[in-house]
Amino acid sequence: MSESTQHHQQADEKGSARTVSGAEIQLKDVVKRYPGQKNAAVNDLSITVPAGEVVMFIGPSGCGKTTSLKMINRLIEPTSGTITIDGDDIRGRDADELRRTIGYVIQGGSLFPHLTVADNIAVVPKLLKWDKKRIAERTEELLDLVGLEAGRYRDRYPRELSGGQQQRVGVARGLAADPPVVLMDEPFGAVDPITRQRLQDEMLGIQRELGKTIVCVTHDIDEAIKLGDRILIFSEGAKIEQYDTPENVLAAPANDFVADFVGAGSTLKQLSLSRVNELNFVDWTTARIGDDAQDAVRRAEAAGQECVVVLDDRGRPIAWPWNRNLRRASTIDVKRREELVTLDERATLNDALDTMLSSSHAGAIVTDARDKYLGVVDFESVTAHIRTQEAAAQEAQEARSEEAAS
Ligand SMILES: Nc1ncnc2c1ncn2[C@@H]1O[C@H](COP(=O)(O)OP(=O)(O)OP(=O)(O)O)[C@@H](O)[C@H]1O
Repeated sequence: MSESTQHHQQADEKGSARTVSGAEIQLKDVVKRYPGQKNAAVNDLSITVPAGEVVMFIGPSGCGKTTSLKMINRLIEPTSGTITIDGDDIRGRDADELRRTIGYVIQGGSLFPHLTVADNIAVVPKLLKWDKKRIAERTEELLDLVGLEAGRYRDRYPRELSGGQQQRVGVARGLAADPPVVLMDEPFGAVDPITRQRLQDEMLGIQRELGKTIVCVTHDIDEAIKLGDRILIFSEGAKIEQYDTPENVLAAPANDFVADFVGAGSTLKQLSLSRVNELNFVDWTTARIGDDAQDAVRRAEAAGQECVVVLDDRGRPIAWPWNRNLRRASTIDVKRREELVTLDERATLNDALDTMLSSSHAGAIVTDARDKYLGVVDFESVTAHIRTQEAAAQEAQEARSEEAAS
C-alpha cells in the first residue's frame, strides 16, 4: 500500500459519515487502438472515479469495458491520453510496482493451484516484504472479512474449495495489501445465484468498512444497480452513454440506448435499489436448543405460524422446523444441521424475492453481518414496502407537477 494513502471520514449523500481509504482515478482523453483494428477499442474516454466510490462498467460485449479497466493497472498500455491515480500520472510509475498498489480480482478468483489459501492471499504482501507475523495476521483478518474460517481454510489448496469459496479467496487476495484502488472484472460471474448474492452482500459490507475506490466490470444490470455508487454505461468504442447513480439511470435514462439497455421491467429493477433492512420484519417464534418443544409449538400456533426458528447459543438461526415435526419432541434438538438459506439484511428486495421463491416457507430468515437472527420477511413485507414507495413516488410527482403549474 502506498504509505500516503489517507483514511478519512467523508459524509456520503445520505449524510452519514463513512471511512474513505480510496484514491481518485482520472482518465483523460484515453485512446486504445489495437494493432490491425480499424476502430479504436477505446475512443477518447474521459472520466473521474471519485475516491471511495464503486463504479460499475457495463455495456454490450466488445464495447471496451475490460480494455478500459486494464489500462488503469497498466496490464494494457493506452495508445494516447493520461491516467492519474490520486493525481499521479501512472506512466511515471514502474508497472510492477504500480500493480502491487492496485487490487485486482477476476472471475473465478484465478488462484495459483500449487499454493495454499494463505499463500495465495500473501502473494503481494510477500513481494512488499512484510514480516511473517504481519502476513499471518492479515491473512486471518481477510479470511474473516470474506466469511471463511481461517482455521479450516488457511492450509487448503484451491482444488479443495468450492467455486464460491475460491472467489472469496480471490477477493481476499485483491484486498491483501490494503490497496486504495481495487479493479474487478466480472468477479462474481462464475458462481451460482445464491452464492453470488452472498458475495455481493459481503462486498457491500467490506466496502462500507473500508471505503476503497472500486471499478468493477459486470454484465449484469441488477448487479450494477446493487453494487454501484455510479454506473457507467458504455456503447462501442467505450463511448459513455450515461454515467450516473443507479437511481438516475433507472428514473431518467439519458437516451434510447440506455433505456433499451436497462430494459423494460424497470419497476422490477427498482427492487434492486431497496434493501431488506428497509422492510418491517415479522417477529417470528424462536426457540433455542434444549428449550421445551411443546411450549415453542404453542407459542408459534398462538402467533398463527406453522414453524419455529431455532437459534444456536450465539443467536444464529440453524433450523426452521414445522410445528408438525416437533409434536412428538420434548425438547428442541437439531440432529442434522440442514442447509438453511438465510437472507443478509443488506440484500436487495430482488434477492429477497429470489430466496423466498425457492423456499418452502414462503418467507426468508433475515440475519445481520455476523449471521445473527433479526426476523423474518415474507411476500407481504415486500409488497407493503413497494406500495409505500409507489405512494411516495406518486406524491413527489404530484408535488413536482403542482410546482411546475404554479
Ligand atoms: N488483444 C487484442 N487484440 C485485438 N483486439 C482486441 C484485443 N483485446 C480486445 N480487442 C478488441 O477490442 C474491443 C474491446 O474489447 P474488450 O475486451 O475491452 O471489450 P469488453 O467490453 O470487455 O467485452 P466483453 O464484455 O465481451 O468482455 C473488442 O472489439 C475486442 O475484439
